[in-house]
Amino acid sequence: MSRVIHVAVGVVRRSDGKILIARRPDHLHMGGRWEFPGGKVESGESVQQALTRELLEEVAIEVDQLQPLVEIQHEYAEKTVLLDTWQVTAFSGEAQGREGQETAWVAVQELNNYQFPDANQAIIEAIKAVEV
Ligand SMILES: Nc1nc2c([nH]c(=O)n2[C@H]2C[C@H](O)[C@@H](COP(=O)(O)OP(=O)(O)OP(=O)(O)O)O2)c(=O)[nH]1
Ligand SMILES: [Mg+2]
Repeated sequence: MSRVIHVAVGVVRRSDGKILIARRPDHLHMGGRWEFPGGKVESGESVQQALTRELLEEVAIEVDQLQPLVEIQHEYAEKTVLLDTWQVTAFSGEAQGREGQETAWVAVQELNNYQFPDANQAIIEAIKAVEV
């Protein structure tokens, strides 16, 4: 029916095991909920390029190394997204919400205390399943 929106999503893991999350601005789709930073893949871009660009733009993280984690396709009432999710295994920079978003570093076991978009439950399961 409708086209699928390809979204590059980053699971940034710090050396202490905590993961970076950010709160989506209120005016956006799923506004107010927490997310793993990322955004839409633009035409002509690879998903890795998109993720590298989005993490720098949104949270000032410079990606050095990526590896694929999971792909989740989810139909919201408004749109269908493909969350192409990657682990950021090496990075530099201090995370900050460059678009005014709140950010937090959260232990894997505590991710369930935050409200994410519905599609993210499958990402959280994949994070828990990964050997660190
Ligand atoms: N980045 C991100 N998007 C998510 C997550 N979970 C989830 O359902 N989404 C959805 C919400 C949006 O519909 C879509 C991502 O779009 P976005 O708003 O981040 O895209 P973008 O950064 O390119 O934003 P814009 O330039 O279009 O404003 O994917 C998540 O964990 N991270
Ligand atoms: Mg985004």
